[in-house]
Amino acid sequence: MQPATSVFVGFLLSSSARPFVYAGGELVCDGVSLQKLAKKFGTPLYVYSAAQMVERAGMFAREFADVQHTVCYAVKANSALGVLKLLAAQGCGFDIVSGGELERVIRAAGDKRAEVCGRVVFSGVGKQPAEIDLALREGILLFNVESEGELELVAERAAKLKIKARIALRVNPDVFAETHPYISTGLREHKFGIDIRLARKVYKRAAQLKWLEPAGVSVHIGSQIRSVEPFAAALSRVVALIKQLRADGHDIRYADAGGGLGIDYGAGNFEPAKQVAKYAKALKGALGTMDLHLLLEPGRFIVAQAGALVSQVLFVKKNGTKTFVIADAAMNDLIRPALYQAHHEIVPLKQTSRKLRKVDVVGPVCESGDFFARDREMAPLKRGDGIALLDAGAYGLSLSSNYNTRVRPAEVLIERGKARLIRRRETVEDLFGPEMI
Ligand SMILES: Cc1ncc(COP(=O)(O)O)c(C=O)c1O
Ligand SMILES: N[C@@H](CCCC[NH3+])C(=O)O
Repeated sequence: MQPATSVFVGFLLSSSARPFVYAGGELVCDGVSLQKLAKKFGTPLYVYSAAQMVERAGMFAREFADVQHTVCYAVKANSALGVLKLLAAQGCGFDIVSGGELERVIRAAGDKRAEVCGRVVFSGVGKQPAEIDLALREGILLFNVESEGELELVAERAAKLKIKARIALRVNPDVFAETHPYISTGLREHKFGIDIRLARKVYKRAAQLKWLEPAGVSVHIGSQIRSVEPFAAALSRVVALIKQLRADGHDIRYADAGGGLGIDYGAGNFEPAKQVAKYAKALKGALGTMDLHLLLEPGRFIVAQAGALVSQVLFVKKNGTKTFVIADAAMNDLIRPALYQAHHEIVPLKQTSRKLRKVDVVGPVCESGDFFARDREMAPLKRGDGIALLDAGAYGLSLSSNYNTRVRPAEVLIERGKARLIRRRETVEDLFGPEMI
């Protein structure tokens, strides 16, 4: 068996996809020791590389530079204000799915509120009047309308406020894309979007509603999709529909291709820049010569690999033939393994050359589903050792909970070699805030 050192170093350094590498035997993020951060801020702790997020957003900007486009980062992937602020400064717009997410964008935008909100698209199947009103008042770019009922509601709110609503219908293209069934959205059996075969009829209705301005068509087929062909297939259907809609007299200027581009959570040699180049080529092929403003809604691809969840080993115990490493992080902090059986690489904060052993890495929550890894070969760990769960920058804290009345971790952003606390650890007092006896 290869010594652990070369396994870990080999894997971390062979992949240019992660900002976490060993230097002088310690795991660092952009030059900052994770062990030191763990000491200073406590664990569990989310650590993000600002440089990598900026680099990833830049890949989209570069590859789509020859077409009119806006990158509307999907806020749900990582909604930390510090992250939104960083991406707003890169010129990103935002894809939101709730009034709460819009409030976050507003806070992050500061004095650029009008400009940034003008780059917001609002997706989601269950928009409510107050959320629609807020979005209308902030002058967002597009409502991605997901049902006929919602179309009528947006028209009603727009008429009431006397603010015109630019809309796109989110169509369901009935395109299959290989991913976990919970995060696949582009088939007719899913709750998302309006059947593409009914779209012309719904646009006709939209055009009759005085306070609506049908301006785009949107699509989103799912998340963590590794091959680019399904994105091209879906966008081709959207483009074909736009041709028909234009012939019907609608002034459609925006094609929203959604998000969903996947990353490699494994130890493979993943080249993100090449992947975005492939994706751009496929989407531009589908657009053809159409004069359209392309909207993109990447979430995970921009933030996932920039983040790690740092944790500390509380105990190592044996039950029968199994060895359990009990970490201080749990499924409430990072639910992806429990919810989607998702794989996250786990590495020690201190490099070691000790022999690998098979263990389960679990958290303290009272559910057998509270695991991060099962039967994983890892260098031996003991109480007090630090570990990092990699690729945790997307759908980590944003999908966390207070289950078992556990407080959520702090978040730290590394910028130009300096660590900045962008969210403090919750206290139990924070959790009692809304509760009444
Ligand atoms: C409408 C919409 N846009 C964008 C995204 C972002 O997806 P991802 O993080 O996979 O890029 C999602 C989530 O799947 C979504 O539902
Ligand atoms: N939460 C999912 C992605 C969901 C995308 C939501 N539109 C994940 O962690 O992979």
